[in-house]
Amino acid sequence: MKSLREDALRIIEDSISSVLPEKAVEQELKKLDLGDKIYLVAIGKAAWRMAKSAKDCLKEKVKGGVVITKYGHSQGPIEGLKIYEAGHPIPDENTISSTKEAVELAKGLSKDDTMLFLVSGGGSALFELPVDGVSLEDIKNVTDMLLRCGANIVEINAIRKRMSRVKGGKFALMASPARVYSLVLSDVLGDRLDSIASGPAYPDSTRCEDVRKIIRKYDLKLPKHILQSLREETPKSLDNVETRIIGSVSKVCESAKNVAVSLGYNAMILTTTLDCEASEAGLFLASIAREEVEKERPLERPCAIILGGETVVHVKGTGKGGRNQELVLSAARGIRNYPGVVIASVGTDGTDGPTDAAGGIVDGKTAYTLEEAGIDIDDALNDNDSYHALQKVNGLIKTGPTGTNVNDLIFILCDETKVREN
Ligand SMILES: Nc1ncnc2c1ncn2[C@@H]1O[C@H](COP(=O)(O)OP(=O)(O)O)[C@@H](O)[C@H]1O
Ligand SMILES: O=C(O)[C@@H](CO)OP(=O)(O)O
Ligand SMILES: [Mg+2]
Repeated sequence: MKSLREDALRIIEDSISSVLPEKAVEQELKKLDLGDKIYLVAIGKAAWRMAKSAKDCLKEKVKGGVVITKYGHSQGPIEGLKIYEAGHPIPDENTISSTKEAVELAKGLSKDDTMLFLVSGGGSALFELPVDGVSLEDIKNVTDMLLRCGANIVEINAIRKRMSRVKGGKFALMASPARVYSLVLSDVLGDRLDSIASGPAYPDSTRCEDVRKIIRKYDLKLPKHILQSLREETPKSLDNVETRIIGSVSKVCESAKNVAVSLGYNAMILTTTLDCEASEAGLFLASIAREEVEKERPLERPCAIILGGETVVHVKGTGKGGRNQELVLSAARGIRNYPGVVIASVGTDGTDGPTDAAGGIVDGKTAYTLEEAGIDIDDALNDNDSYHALQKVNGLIKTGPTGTNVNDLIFILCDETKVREN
């Protein structure tokens, strides 16, 4: 064991490394016979790494392909593949132009061809061609509204699928009669295949009536022509697709547990489906940490309590931040003056909200130090300004784009410091 902070950063670094997609893609491809006329389409934040691994594995069997990832997420050319970067979480012109390339490729396939479709989270913004009557501007506006309203990703994508010509199974139909093998890195809790990147090659389980409920639940004010597009039902079965999940939040949590144990902590995974409001989750985690210090449960210290998930934020303020930063800032209130506690939360993709941080880390001193600096945590949370608050107390974690994407890793570390300081 080193300091709690050093150990926390080590756990984050090592467990994210364990979910980089290369090995998983290679292992899966070794099991499959995809023939020798393979066309590759890769979408999402992990698209580049997934495509590179597939190309290294399948070599000249890959006859062409398109890779679409977020700005800053590609790592150079891959022989025989076209590599594009585009806007995320809001799509842009490059989203549309590169998706058109993938659509052209899919439509040109015959029954002797195979499409290898590599899917990772972020695909909803990066892979998009709107249905007739809906413009890119419409998609941008609706996406922005959905991301701010506090809806979860299943709800958000139920709406996005219907405004799109490629989401909700429709891309797989374009590739028919070719076979489609889809390898999916999951960043949706419960691994819902129709929700990950809005399931371009998976039958949609959501229905138009679900969409109507979502609109009512979040009181979404949508223009008439958008409402019209949302009445169109999506494909409910596809007969040319096989799908495998090659990684998810469970793996990063298992890994974090193993690293913590190797560093000398007793460790447990509490949940892999944390999905409540970020600031509520922060308070809940702080109460667990206090129980550790005061009552030595649920584990004997030193201990690591690990959670995976994806919290949500109702963005009401004008500040800068992300769900992981908001979670830890909120937690800082509840572990004030508990010197033997650290709470950390990161997006495994390396980006938390529209910021350059992957997440945040706080300890028993954070609340006090912020007060000294004249920052009120409640005010910062109300303005969704977790980034600037954490910046003041060395509480931001920056990894840069990691090239993977399996939701968020959240954990508490407690050492054996017995008492609370006053
Ligand atoms: N100032 C803010 N504070 C907290 N969360 C924010 C803020 N601005 C945007 N967000 C949240 O960030 C989310 C997008 O962040 P991102 O980390 O890119 O998500 P994902 O990794 O799921 O793609 C939006 O859904 C929105 O709720
Ligand atoms: O693309 C998407 O629909 C989501 C879920 O897969 O990913 P992200 O939250 O990273 O945008
Ligand atoms: Mg997400």
